[in-house]
Amino acid sequence: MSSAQDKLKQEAAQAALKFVQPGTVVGVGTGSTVNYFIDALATMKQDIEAAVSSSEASTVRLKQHGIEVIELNNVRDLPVYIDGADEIDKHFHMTKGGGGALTREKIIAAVADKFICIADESKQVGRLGGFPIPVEVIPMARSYVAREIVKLGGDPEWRQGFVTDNGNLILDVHNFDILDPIELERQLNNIVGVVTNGLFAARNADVALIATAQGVQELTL
Ligand SMILES: O=C[C@H](O)[C@H](O)[C@H](O)COP(=O)(O)O
Repeated sequence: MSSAQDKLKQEAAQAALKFVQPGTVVGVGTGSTVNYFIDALATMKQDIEAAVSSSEASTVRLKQHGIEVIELNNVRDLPVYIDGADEIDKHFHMTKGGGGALTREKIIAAVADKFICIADESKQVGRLGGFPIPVEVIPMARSYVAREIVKLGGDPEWRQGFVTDNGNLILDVHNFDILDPIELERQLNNIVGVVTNGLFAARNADVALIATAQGVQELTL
């Protein structure tokens, strides 16, 4: 354990196990907090049918634990999706995609009945936007999309040297004044060449498990 924050991430991840329904497929997110969840899920791998994964990195970790990973296209019922966040507000709107996995995460979140967000308390914010908003972009559209984002009031920065699992690029957008996350999510997705963006507002979380020094808070809207 490298830090107090890691300990909190691990506690939030452990608390998510109670939302895993035996005999079902589990949706698994991406990131350092989810890595702890995958490790915890391994303790009950005999009880679940399989997992669907939001990234190549999570798939590798799941398989290392002997957890079967199946294609989302073969899944009809997905009771829960468990994932971290870079920021979460009081409406459970989130910014995600610090690790670049936003698109696959958003697809699985759309399929799942319940989104369980696991995070340490540092991720709670009054208003989204302190963490830059990642935007996944088709490579040939990078400059055009960047110019359109400037018109919306953001400062895009190309995450150079990074390619998503889908073969695309990321623009991290700084300095958005986010009054209406659902509207900004929609506006960004309307730019031609954008695959999706890291605002998870139209589809927010259903439950937030926030780890604090005093224990894990289970919050619902
Ligand atoms: O692309 C990455 C994901 O959206 C992560 O869930 C997010 O960045 C939070 O990651 P971490 O748990 O490492 O802070």
